[in-house]
Amino acid sequence: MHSSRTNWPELAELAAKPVDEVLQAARLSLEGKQEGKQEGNVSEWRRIFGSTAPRLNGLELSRAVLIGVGGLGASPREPVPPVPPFSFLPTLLPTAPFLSSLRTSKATTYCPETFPPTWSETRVGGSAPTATLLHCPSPSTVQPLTSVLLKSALVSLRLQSSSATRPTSMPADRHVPTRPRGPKKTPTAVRVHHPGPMPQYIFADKKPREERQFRVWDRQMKKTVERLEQRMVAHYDLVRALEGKRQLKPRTPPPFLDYSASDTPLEITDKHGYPLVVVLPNVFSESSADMIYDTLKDYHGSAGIKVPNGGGADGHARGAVDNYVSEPDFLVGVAKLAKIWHAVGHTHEEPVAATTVVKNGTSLAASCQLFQNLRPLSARVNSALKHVDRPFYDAAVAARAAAEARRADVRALNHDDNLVLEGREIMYNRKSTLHRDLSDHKRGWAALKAVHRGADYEGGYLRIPELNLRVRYGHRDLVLIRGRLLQHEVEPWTGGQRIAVAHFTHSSYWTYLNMVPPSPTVDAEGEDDV
Ligand SMILES: O=C(O)CCC(=O)C(=O)O
Ligand SMILES: [Fe+2]
Repeated sequence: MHSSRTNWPELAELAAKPVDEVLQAARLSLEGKQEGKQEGNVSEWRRIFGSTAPRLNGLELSRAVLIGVGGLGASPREPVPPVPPFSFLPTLLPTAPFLSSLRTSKATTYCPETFPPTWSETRVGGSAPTATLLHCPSPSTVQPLTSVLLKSALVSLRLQSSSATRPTSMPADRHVPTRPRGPKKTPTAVRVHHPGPMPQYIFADKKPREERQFRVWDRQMKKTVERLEQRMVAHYDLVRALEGKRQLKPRTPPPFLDYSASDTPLEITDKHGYPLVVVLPNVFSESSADMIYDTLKDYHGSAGIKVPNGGGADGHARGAVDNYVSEPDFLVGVAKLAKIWHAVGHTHEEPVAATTVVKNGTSLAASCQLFQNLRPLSARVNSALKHVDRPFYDAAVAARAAAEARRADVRALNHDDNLVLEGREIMYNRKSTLHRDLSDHKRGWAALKAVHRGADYEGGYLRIPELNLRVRYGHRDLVLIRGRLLQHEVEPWTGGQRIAVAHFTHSSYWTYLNMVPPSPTVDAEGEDDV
């Protein structure tokens, strides 16, 4: 009966469905409601719940999962609503008595605005959770919410009948009549959906396909690198820079090199021909870059990425420019994902995985999944380093092996992470003002990738004032830069969110391993490599 107006599927039906289908049903239901009144939702919920709760009779619940879609009182101007998602439970209690056994104090997580969402999971019921509320704020198709707390729909109540092996922590409802006695039935297992913290990687368990794909990309990268056109910046001397000497003032003002509109792969060199910046345009397909964007976005919610308070200890490098473009719904924050990381000022201590990775179990799970999901990006970064600077690449591979030989945690974290460098940092809508990457090794490279979505996106070029240079740095591009030596900044952008990933290698990593990357100026005199 309850389904007559909303086309709401039967509870049992829902419980057996994969969550994506449940969501689809929810969306349809939501869209239906859009046309009508919004305030009707609470009574709608009551109605749905009132009619489904009796069906729980006879089931001893060991775990119930409530899935809620939609508003938690969020207005688009407050990207993270501070509203405990369980506030609506009292509304439901009269119709669903068993819910009263849930404690509703713990409501900690939140997921971003995507729809279908990355679920965040909030547990109630103390250490032995009796229920899980999966929630996400209103999808963009749903009108901005103002005050109605419970805006859309409870979409499913997923049940797991208790089994002998798993005692219930939920008291059985006294008012519930026992199951009618009849011929013995084999109990059917009801699947409970445990939301993964991150969606699975496309090539997971498809190693041969992945290898083939990566080989293709590597060949393409090699070709792109072979096509690099050199542009010399006659006043810049890498030898002096590596020696820590100041650059000499150019006699005449250097020309402005604006390659922001150029499709040509470029190698910007110093006066001797040593590469300083390498611009690799269009090395990602649109869809490949989209996937990177999506997984980074998912990660933000799954790992609970936040703006670091106070800019972090590494106040001179990436953490220093923590200034964000904050528009409604824009993600903000920085994720530090180094597997070997010395906090600034602690270079004599044993390094550990960076805070974002090991903050808690959830962030560890999300980070490991991200390492796997980013394999296509890391494969391109590896290829770019390999073909642009083979000695450095080889040293990075050797360093990775040395770090693994020394540390079991590095072996574990590297298991699904193919990046040859030890770290990356992800910046969500962060303005990058003029800086050098002060923790990075001066002989190394930073591999910069920015992704964004939407046709209106404009700007976000990379600017290197010392070279009077401006290059493209967009969705399909990859840029290598000697970020420790050259100051750089990202120009303002408009038209959507921008997520950047800086792949780096810190000097403390090499010190820890007793290794040094090869000098970029050792093979002087224009020796042709490969
Ligand atoms: O925001 C960006 O894309 C620049 C990143 C960068 O330069 C850095 O993280 O060091
Ligand atoms: Fe940088």
